[in-house]
Amino acid sequence: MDEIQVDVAVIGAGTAGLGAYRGAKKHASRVVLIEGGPYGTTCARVGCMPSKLLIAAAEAAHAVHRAPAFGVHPGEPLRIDGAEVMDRVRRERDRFVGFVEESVEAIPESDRLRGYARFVDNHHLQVDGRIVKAETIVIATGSSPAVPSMFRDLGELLIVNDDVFEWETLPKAVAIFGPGVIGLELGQALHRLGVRVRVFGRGGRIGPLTDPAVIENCATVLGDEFYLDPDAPIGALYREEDQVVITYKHSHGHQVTERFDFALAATGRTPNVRSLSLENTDVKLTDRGQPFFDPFTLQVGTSNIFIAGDANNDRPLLHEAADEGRIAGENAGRYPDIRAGLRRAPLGIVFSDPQIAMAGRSYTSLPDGCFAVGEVSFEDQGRSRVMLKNKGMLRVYGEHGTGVFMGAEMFGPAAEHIGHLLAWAYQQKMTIAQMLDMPYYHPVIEEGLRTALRDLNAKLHLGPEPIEGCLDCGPGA
Ligand SMILES: Cc1cc2nc3c(=O)[nH]c(=O)nc-3n(C[C@H](O)[C@H](O)[C@H](O)COP(=O)(O)OP(=O)(O)OC[C@H]3O[C@@H](n4cnc5c(N)ncnc54)[C@H](O)[C@@H]3O)c2cc1C
Ligand SMILES: NC(=O)c1ccc[n+]([C@@H]2O[C@H](COP(=O)([O-])OP(=O)(O)OC[C@H]3O[C@@H](n4cnc5c(N)ncnc54)[C@H](O)[C@@H]3O)[C@@H](O)[C@H]2O)c1
Repeated sequence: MDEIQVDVAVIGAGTAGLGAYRGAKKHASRVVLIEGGPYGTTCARVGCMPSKLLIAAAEAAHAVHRAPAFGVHPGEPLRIDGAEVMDRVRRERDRFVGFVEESVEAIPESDRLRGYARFVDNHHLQVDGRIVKAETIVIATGSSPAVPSMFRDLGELLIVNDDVFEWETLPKAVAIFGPGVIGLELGQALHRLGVRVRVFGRGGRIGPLTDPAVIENCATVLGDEFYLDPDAPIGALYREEDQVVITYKHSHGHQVTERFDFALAATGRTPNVRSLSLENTDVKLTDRGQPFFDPFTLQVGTSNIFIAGDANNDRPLLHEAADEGRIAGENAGRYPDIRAGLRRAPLGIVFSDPQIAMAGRSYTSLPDGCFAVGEVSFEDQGRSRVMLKNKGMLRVYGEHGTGVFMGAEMFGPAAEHIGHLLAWAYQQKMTIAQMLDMPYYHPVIEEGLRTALRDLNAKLHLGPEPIEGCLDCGPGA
C-alpha cells in the first residue's frame, strides 16, 4: 500500500478543515488536506448560504403581503414562480460554492488528497488504498442530518436540508419535523413562498431558545403565522403512493389527517466521527463515541489528535468552525507546543422573522439565584411599530452584586444586530451600567434594548425603576 508521510493531516476540507490547513501551514511544511466528498463546504453548498437565499425570496413575498397594512396596494395578485425562486437559490448558491472551490484549487495539488479517511492508529490513516503517516491529525469532518428511524419507510419522500436546495421548483406541501434552527428557517420561508407547511416538534423546544418566556412568545407569534406545534402528538406517518400521510392531534384538540409531498427531517445533526474508526487510537471516547477534547486548544485528551468544527459537536456554527479550525491547525503544526486560542463570546442567530438571537450565557445555563432578568416587549416599541415589526421580546440577564451582563435571549426585530451588540458587551465583560452609558439613537430598535437594560438594573437594585411611558428619550423608546 502507498504510504505518504506528512507533519499534519487534516481530515475534511470544510470551513474548519480549510482553517486548520492554513493554520498548520504556518508552522509545518508537509500538510495534507483529505476530502472524501465534494469540495465547497456545508455552509456554501447546503447550509448557511442556500438557506439564506431561500429566506430572502420569502422576505420579498412577505413584504408584498404586508404592503397593504401601510396603505400600499401592489397592483396584481402576488404570483410566486417556484421555478424562478429555486433557480436563483441554486445559481447564487453555485456562485458561493465556486468561490470556495477556487480557494481549494489554490492549495497545491500535492497537499490535497481525495478519499474518506479512517484511523489505523494514532499516527496512521487509511485513505482508500493509501496510508498517510502523520505526526499530528486534525479531525474536521463536520456533521450530517440525524434522521430518526420513524421516517425509514418513506423512501425518497423523506428529505433533509440538502435536498431542498436541489429542488427545481417548489412543492405544494411539506411536513417539517423539528422546530430547531433549520426547521424554523426553512419552514417559515416555505410557508411565505406559498407551500403548505406544518412544523412538528418533540418535547417543546423551539430553535436554540432556553428561556421559557421567550419560547412561549416565539411559539405564539410564529404559530399565528403557520402551523407549529413544538410537542406534536403524531399518530400515524406512512407513505401512500407518492404522498406522505400524517395523522396528528391538532393543537386545537381534534385529530387531523393530511397529505404532503415530502417529510423534511430537521431533527438535529450528528457529528461525522463514527466512521473514523477512532477505536483504533488510544483516545478516550464518550458513550456516544465522541472524543473528549479541550475547547481552548482543540486537543483530544493529551494525544496528537485535534478536533474542530461540527465534528466536535460543541458550537456547531460557521464562525466557530473557522476559529476552531485555525486553533486546531496551528496547534497541530506547532505540536507538542500547544496554546489556547481565542474563544469568542457565544453568539447564535436564527434567520426566522422575527429573528432569534442568543448572546453570552443561555438562561438555563445560569446558576440559580445569582442573577436577575430584565425584559422588553417589542409590541409597543416605537421603531418596531413604525416598521410593523412590533413582535417579540428580549430578556437580558445580569449578575447580582457586580451588575455584570451575563447573557440574553431574544426573539424580535433586528435580532441579528442586537445579538452582536450583546455578544460584544459580554466579551468585554461590561456591566449593565456601562452598557447603559453607551449612546442610543432615536428612533431605533436598540432603544428597546435600553429599556430591557434599565429594567434589569432596577431588578439588580443598581438603578431606579424605569418610568412607564417616559418621554425623555422620545416617543416609543
Ligand atoms: C441548513 C443549514 C443552515 C445553516 N446555517 C447557518 C448559519 O446561518 N450560520 C451559521 O453560523 N451556521 C449555519 N449552519 C452551520 C454551519 O454550516 C456549520 O457549522 C459549518 O458549516 C461546519 O463546518 P465544518 O467545517 O465543521 O464542516 P463541513 O463544512 O461539513 O466540512 C466537513 C468536511 O469533511 C468531509 N469529510 C467527512 N468525513 C470525512 C472523512 N472520513 N474523510 C475525509 N473527508 C471527510 C465532508 O465531506 C466535508 O466536506 C447551517 C447548517 C445547515 C445544515
Ligand atoms: N442560523 C444558524 O446559525 C443555523 C441555521 C441552521 C442550522 N444551524 C446549525 O445546524 C444545527 C442543526 O440544526 P437542526 O435544526 O437540525 O437541529 P436543532 O438541534 O437546532 O433542532 C432539532 C429539533 O428537532 C426536534 N426533534 C428531534 N427529534 C424529533 C422528532 N422525532 N420529531 C420532531 N421533532 C424532533 C428537537 O426537539 C429540536 O427542536 C444547529 O444546531 C445549528 O448549529 C445554524
